[in-house]
Amino acid sequence: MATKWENDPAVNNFRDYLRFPTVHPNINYDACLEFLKRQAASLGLPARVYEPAPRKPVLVMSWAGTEPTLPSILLNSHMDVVPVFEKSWRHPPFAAHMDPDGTIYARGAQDMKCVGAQYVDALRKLRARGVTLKRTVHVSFVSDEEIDVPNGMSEFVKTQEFRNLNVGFSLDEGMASPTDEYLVFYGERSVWELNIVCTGTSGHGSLMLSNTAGEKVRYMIDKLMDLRAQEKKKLDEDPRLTVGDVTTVNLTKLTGGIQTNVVPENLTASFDIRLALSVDHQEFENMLRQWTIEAGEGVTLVFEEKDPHLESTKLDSSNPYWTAFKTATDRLNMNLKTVVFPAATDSRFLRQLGVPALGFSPMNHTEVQLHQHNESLSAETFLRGIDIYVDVITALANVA
Ligand SMILES: N[C@@H](Cc1ccccc1)C(=O)O
Ligand SMILES: CCCCCC(=O)O
Ligand SMILES: [Zn+2]
Ligand SMILES: [Zn+2]
Repeated sequence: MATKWENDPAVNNFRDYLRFPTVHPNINYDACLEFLKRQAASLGLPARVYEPAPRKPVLVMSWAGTEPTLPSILLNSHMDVVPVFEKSWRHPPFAAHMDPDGTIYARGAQDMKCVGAQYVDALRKLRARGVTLKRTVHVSFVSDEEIDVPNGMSEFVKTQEFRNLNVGFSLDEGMASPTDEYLVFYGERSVWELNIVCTGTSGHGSLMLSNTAGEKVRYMIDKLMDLRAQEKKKLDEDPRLTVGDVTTVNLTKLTGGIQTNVVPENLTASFDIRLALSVDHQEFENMLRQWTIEAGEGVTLVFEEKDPHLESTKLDSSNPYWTAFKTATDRLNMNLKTVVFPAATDSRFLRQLGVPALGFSPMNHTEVQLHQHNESLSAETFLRGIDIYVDVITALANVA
């Protein structure tokens, strides 16, 4: 039975976008990029595809402003989505099935193909009205956000092509909210993806050898997990705190060893550490290094990612983009909740350059389902989000 959204062009664009299986691992973005080029063409906008690193494409659609020398507005989203456990889905995760009540089921429905599609159809509405905007608006679609750096954005921000965009402010993903409030992320914790490599004496598993990798990795794991317990205690004991306010440590990989009766020459424990904004990075690193000395010789820290301390985006009158954003959402009677985001998004690469960035996905009264089975979004919420972006983008692009 057709729903009232069955023939809505914006909903159909969204569902078409969801059907491209840009799912890890080993994503081929080609067909998705062709779709986005067609979207740009339908807006009458130029689209350029950059490849800041092999197989890490970035597509940028650009709408020149009337004052093109002003710093531009970047509307970013990632094209990639996390893997699925197909058997646990009530509809195929890349079919973009829509229920009679308008619920659209697909991987990426919330994280974050909705946002990329909403940007496009917000611009479509603005251009159809003959609107002109002061500042140039770039709509970027990046790759591999969901996997460890290097990813599309981390490499793109290093290029001259990115610098040529002259970005003054950026919007990227936020998260759904089950309440009436819309979440707005103004900061993120620093990502430290850490491998602790412990080397030691190798030999027969029946002996009591000294200086083994096992004793050292145990020491390091104990120290990191004791730290985790302290931070968890802080969180559990203070109801005002959210997980984004403390430092989280998770043991995520244990690797090494070749055979159960052979004492290995190395063992590695990998940790996903997210440093709270209040942490002094030098002191934290000194503490880690002190622990490696206490654990014994041959213990090294190998960072897959080690973000610097990130300046949060100012939420006061010193930031005219925030004033514009808040004025637009106030006018729409939107109830905002500003938070430090517990996870990481590509906004971190803009903030590292000193570019103010907000994480915002216009989904309230929506259960948080990112990375979960049966990820979904209602057509009504999707369409409402387009109208929110129409006002927000206008306000941002007309900041004097
Ligand atoms: N969104 C991802 C980004 C990321 C991927 C891989 C490593 C670190 C960060 C996260 O917060 O986890
Ligand atoms: C909504 C943001 C989630 C964290 C970044 C990601 O998983 O893409
Ligand atoms: Zn994600
Ligand atoms: Zn995401």
